[in-house]
Amino acid sequence: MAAFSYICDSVAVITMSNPPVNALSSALIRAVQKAVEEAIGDFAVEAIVIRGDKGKFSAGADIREFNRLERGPPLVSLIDLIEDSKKPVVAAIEGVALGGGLELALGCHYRIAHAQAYVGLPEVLLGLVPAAGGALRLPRLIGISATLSMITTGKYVQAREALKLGIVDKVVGENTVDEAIQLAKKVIGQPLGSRQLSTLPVQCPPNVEAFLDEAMVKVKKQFRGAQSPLACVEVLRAAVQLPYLEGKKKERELFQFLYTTDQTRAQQYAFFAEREVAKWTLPSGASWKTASPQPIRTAAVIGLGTMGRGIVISLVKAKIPVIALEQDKKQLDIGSKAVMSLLDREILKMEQLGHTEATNSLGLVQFTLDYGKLRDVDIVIEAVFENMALKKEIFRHLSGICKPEAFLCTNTSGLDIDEIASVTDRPQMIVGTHFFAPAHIMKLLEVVRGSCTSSTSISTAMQLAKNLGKIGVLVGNCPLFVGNRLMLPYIQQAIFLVEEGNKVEEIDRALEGFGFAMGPFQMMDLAGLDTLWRCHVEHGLTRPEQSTGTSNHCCGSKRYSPLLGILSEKLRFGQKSGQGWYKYEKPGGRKAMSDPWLHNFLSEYRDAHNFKTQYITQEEIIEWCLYVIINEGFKALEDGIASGPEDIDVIYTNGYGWPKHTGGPMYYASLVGLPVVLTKLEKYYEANPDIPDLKPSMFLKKLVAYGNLPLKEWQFHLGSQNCKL
Ligand SMILES: CC/C=C\CC(=O)SCCNC(=O)CCNC(=O)[C@H](O)C(C)(C)COP(=O)(O)OP(=O)(O)OC[C@H]1O[C@@H](n2cnc3c(N)ncnc32)[C@H](O)[C@@H]1OP(=O)(O)O
Repeated sequence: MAAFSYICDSVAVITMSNPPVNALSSALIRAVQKAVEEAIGDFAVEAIVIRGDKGKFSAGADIREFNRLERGPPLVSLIDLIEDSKKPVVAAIEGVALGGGLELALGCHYRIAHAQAYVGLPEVLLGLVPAAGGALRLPRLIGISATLSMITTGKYVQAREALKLGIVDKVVGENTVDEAIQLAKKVIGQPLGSRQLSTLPVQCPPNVEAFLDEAMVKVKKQFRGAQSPLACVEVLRAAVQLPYLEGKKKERELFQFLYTTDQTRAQQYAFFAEREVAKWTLPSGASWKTASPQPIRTAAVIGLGTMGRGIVISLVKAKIPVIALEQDKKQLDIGSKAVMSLLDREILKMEQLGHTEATNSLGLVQFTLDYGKLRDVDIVIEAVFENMALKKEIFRHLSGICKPEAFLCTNTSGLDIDEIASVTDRPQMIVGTHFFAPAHIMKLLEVVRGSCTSSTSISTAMQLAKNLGKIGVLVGNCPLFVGNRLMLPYIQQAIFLVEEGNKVEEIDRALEGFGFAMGPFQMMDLAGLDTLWRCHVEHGLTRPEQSTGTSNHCCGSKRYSPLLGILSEKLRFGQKSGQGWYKYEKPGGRKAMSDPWLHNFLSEYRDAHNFKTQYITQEEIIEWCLYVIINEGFKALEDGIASGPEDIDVIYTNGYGWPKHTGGPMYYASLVGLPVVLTKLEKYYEANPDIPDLKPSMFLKKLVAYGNLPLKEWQFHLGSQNCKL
């Protein structure tokens, strides 16, 4: 780890080096500070360039140091030293300048970026605010509005957009450091006043206070329950209202407050969990190191429904040519039109970000009815609707057509991979690739391993996830896999609560208050009640003959609700039909409105079936609905279907809208305390022995018997004997 320098024509070049991303650890900050002081004091030096080693400027503060007690020299004083330098300092930004990395670059007098580089202040994604002057200098450079959008979302901005916004002075296609040296030489001796951002006035829109008030309301709604986006608005208010030095104090105060919260710890956990799950290992020891992913140069997608369309766009965005296949001309026409319109929108977005080559994507997709065209593709992703017989017919067919090296993937949301593999000539090359809708936007990909799936197939699917910009999480093959397996008890529990007299709107409000983007009933309306019902039928989770609602609400000894089926039969499919658990302004409408018809219907339904009314509080709604997810999570760990709690958390925070500021269901359980979760489940199960989802998992009981163990230690007690990956 070093910040070393060389002098090139009176310009000192300081290189920050801390592999792999030049995170600003205490040691690196100290080293850069020393190098800058030396350069400032050296008569032979007239200007300074700061760059990062190995093509990356810096990914910001070293997050691994956040939880350590010893704290190094503050980044703030290094940045102030740079800004106060009488010799011009130029940042040569390659790769990334994020968080403290961008703040350091903002302390420099000039910034040059490579075209492929991106910059951002993602502290909010770690539950923090920028606290090394970033939230004070950036609005002085690009204005309050653009800064607000960057710091409340933590979004990364590509170099060309950064140039448009005014964050960087120049974008170059190559030789970034040489260009920075040339610029540094050119500006030697020029006044630096206008380049010292902390001395400039903040660029405000008219009526800035009202603008910030409105921003606060919007942010509260958008990031339900998360503290750091609100603190970002507060820090901007300080930038507007206070002189720079006082603003700095406020920035520090807000940072220090957030630094001690559970939310920041949860978000840091989520950050590392996402990286951990990407390093998959099989019980055999196979991993990236031993199983090389095979190149995917061409792909095919079968089925152009909602999922298929999104998968095609994902592949095209990753520059992989795709053949999209449908079963008949009518479906092909509908599907191809939908894909092209989605693609047009994506291209427009990319062009706005300066990607002039984006239109070339149009040539990457080809539509066909002819299976013969799939002969030479490297991978096929089947995305037809959830029906085992249909999927088996397709895979049997593919087996006879595709080249022997082709991987055959199914986008099932929970059907048996082994059964699908059994009809093919290559069970070792069959993988479950469970995308989440909309597939070109959602980050999660569940990669499902069947009992015959080879490590090379896993490695290839996990690499594909990376290439598509997604997080691949490896899971075992069981009904509904991990994500939907945990979702099912959640949905059922929410419906049971409605049967007991609680309002759909109240349940949604409670879970949105917890931080979900939408509650379970709005989520069901979005997914389609008919789709969910079909999925229940396909997985043998229903008693269709009793879906008219005349049953006694039991399936064997288990409680069972026919409501999903009844509403589907009444053509209340959700958003798409304009009515479901809510009503909408029109079919396809998105604004959910309370529906008096539903309230009357439910009241008659409760009377007809003698449901006892049991109103519960918002806190209890959260417990009833979330503890069944957590309990099922422990059961999935016990069954060896998920490798560890991190995998479940990454699936939930990236695929199911679980709020990242609580870390995910398993992390949240550890935060609440396992003994508390167990006691509540025992109490609820005792009162409802016909709901087996409430019966505490053996693994949860085992962990509680050892005391309130931190999540990192759970794995040790799980052992590896059960692992089904
Ligand atoms: C006063 C406080 C001042 C400032 C506050 C801050 O700066 S907070 C930090 C803000 N920065 C970030 O949030 C950046 C987070 N990192 C990323 O977005 C990505 O890692 C990045 C840099 C875009 C690289 O992505 P890539 O997909 O190429 O690699 P990967 O994410 O797998 O990361 C590689 C390894 O680097 C580790 N790492 C990344 N960033 C940091 C960091 N800031 N501190 C410490 N370590 C970091 C990451 O964990 C990976 O490690 P590995 O052991 O290989 O899993």
